[in-house]
Amino acid sequence: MSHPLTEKLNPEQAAAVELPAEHALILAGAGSGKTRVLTTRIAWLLSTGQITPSGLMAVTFTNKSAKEMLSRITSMLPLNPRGLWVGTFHGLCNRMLRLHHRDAGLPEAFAILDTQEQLAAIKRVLKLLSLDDDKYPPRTVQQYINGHKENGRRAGDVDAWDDYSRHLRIAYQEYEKQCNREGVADFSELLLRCYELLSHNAAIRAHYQQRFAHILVDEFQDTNRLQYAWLRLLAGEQGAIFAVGDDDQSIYAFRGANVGNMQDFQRDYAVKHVIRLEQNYRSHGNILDAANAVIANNKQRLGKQLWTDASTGEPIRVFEGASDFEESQFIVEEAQTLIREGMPPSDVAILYRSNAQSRIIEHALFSAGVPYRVYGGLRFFERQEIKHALAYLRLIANPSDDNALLRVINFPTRGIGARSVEGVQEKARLEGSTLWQAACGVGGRSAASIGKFVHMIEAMRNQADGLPMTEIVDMMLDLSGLLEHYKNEKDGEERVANLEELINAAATFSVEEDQNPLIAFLSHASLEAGDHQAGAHEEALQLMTVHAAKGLEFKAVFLSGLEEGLFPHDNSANDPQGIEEERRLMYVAITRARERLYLTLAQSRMLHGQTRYGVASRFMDEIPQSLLKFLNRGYAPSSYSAGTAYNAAPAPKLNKSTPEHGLGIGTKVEHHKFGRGIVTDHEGGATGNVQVNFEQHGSKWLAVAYAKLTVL
Ligand SMILES: Nc1ncnc2c1ncn2[C@@H]1O[C@H](COP(=O)(O)OP(=O)(O)OP(=O)(O)O)[C@@H](O)[C@H]1O
Ligand SMILES: [Mg+2]
Repeated sequence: MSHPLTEKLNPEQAAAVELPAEHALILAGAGSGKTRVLTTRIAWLLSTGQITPSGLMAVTFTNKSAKEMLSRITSMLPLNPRGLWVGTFHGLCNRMLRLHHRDAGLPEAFAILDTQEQLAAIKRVLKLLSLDDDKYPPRTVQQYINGHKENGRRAGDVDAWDDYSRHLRIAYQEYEKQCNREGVADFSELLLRCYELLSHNAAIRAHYQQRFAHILVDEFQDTNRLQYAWLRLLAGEQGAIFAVGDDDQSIYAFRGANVGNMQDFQRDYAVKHVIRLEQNYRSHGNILDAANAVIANNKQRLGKQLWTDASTGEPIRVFEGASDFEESQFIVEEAQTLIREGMPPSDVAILYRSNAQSRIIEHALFSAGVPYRVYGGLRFFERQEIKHALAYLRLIANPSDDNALLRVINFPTRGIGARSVEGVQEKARLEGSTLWQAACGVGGRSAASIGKFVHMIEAMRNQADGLPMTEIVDMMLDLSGLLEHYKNEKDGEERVANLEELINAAATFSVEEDQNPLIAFLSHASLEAGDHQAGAHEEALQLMTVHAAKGLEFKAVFLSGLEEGLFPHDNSANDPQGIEEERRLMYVAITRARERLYLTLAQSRMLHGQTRYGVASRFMDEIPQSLLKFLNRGYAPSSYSAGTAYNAAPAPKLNKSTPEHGLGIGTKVEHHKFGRGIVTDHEGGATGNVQVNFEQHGSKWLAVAYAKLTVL
């Protein structure tokens, strides 16, 4: 008899859920239920008593999908989610490092540097070493450092062969020293430090290896070398790794992710169970057909085809604006209509390829008064006033944090000039101390003003002890003079509102019992997306990059900015591998939609201060025209495909020759499930796909090798 948890699953899914405690790989396309299988397996392991909540770890990539995972588990089982080790790689490493901070060589209150802060820290190092910004652009140095860290290499492990590479290595070395002195860690450091903690410390390693009998990994295709090595250390000899993934959704190769890990995993662990799932439960037929048609253009694939039982559904809507302004106007109005018709705002997503694109959409939403939330962009916590407030909080937690100190030593202005700050920096350099230590002993003309700053921070530290988080924030805003400063500033209302929102964020934020609330809140601010634009519990429209949308699903999706140069992105345009990665990203984007998909683009767009004139994305042309509905007439002929006017009516492709399998356009066929239909398109030869317009089920793409079509 089947278990109640697996009753609603198909046989392959149920089999995966109930696999024995051995390594397993579930390799399947978008929306086929991988995450559902993973979460059901957790519930099944727990409810059948095979394991206790502390005996498992589940890991994924984004905060939103980690939350989603937790809520799926707790909806199946009454359980306190706090005790579970379910989270992102960064989140789980952070948790381990806080617990074992001494062994990891970090202060308990170590601050996490976000990308911008890391860049600022690197600039300080370059200045100290007198390395020229033009020759050693800080961003290049940042990529160099992160790239090495993501491959598990410390400065001492890096090769150098000429002056240039030697200087880069010295910069990396100095940066490591500086971070250690200040007690801060950047994102890649979290993983590397945690990996080193486990590999150097046999007792801690043994503890976790015994503890985590099951390790479950979602989105396995996007793990990089270091993450894979970390997982291997945690699993040890006994832990069973249950990995789920989809090679077609590998979208982090640019950050060192390695689809090859899937093959390595099968080999390294002699994986006996490889399960494939082929039914898509998420999307209506047209949406799935579009996704299948796009991804079929990639050459490097492990190869799989998805089908759905769902109806074809609505056509995919296309809108082309004269400008990005008009495009966002359309999106906002259309989204408002959907919401008015009863769609929950949280089931509507607006996706874009790059963060920079969100500004104009946010502006349109803001003007229309539509509540929205941005995920993955750290938007809220990136605002200037919030950064300042967080810097004070960080100094309360750890005064050695030089980045934080430099940010606020004279903000709001308190008469500490640039000269005095340089004096403190020079003193710190000579003494090999942190800026805080140097500031504490400063003499001379600036002694009074700097002394006052030092005393203020000390007072805050003393006050904060034992206070609840909201009161700490409140007290800091008051004593620092920040709130006062923005209240007096012309047009400062929004900043004041944001600072007050920070108090709300502190109020709604939940802390584990064993955590220091201030430290936990600061980690939250660095690691979690800034989802405070709308009140924490308000229903809001969802905005995010395609990367951040991975694993999620929405009833309606707007995919914006479908122009060459934006999507596919300029950086990848000349590189076939890059284009394949962009196409996988497009596949991810399309497959987020359950019922309705909008593709939008603009003929002109302001980006980085320049107007650029766009041409429709090549990916638009890869979607069969029969699936599309054009909502407006285009303005200028688009040249994304020579000879195809952008608004051309959907037309059958008549110029193709009959493929080897004989299923040429116009062939009448029958499918065991979908009945009779006519072939309307094909691609990819004998191992490729055909598009069939079925009498009962509408248009579908099918894999010739699997579809078992009978020619009538
Ligand atoms: N057997 C099933 N019966 C009904 N619905 C299902 C079944 N399996 C999965 N679903 C639903 O299909 C949707 C997609 O599932 P899920 O998110 O687990 O897919 P996925 O393979 O993880 O997708 P992605 O590759 O995008 O991460 C979810 O809404 C899920 O609840
Ligand atoms: Mg998933």
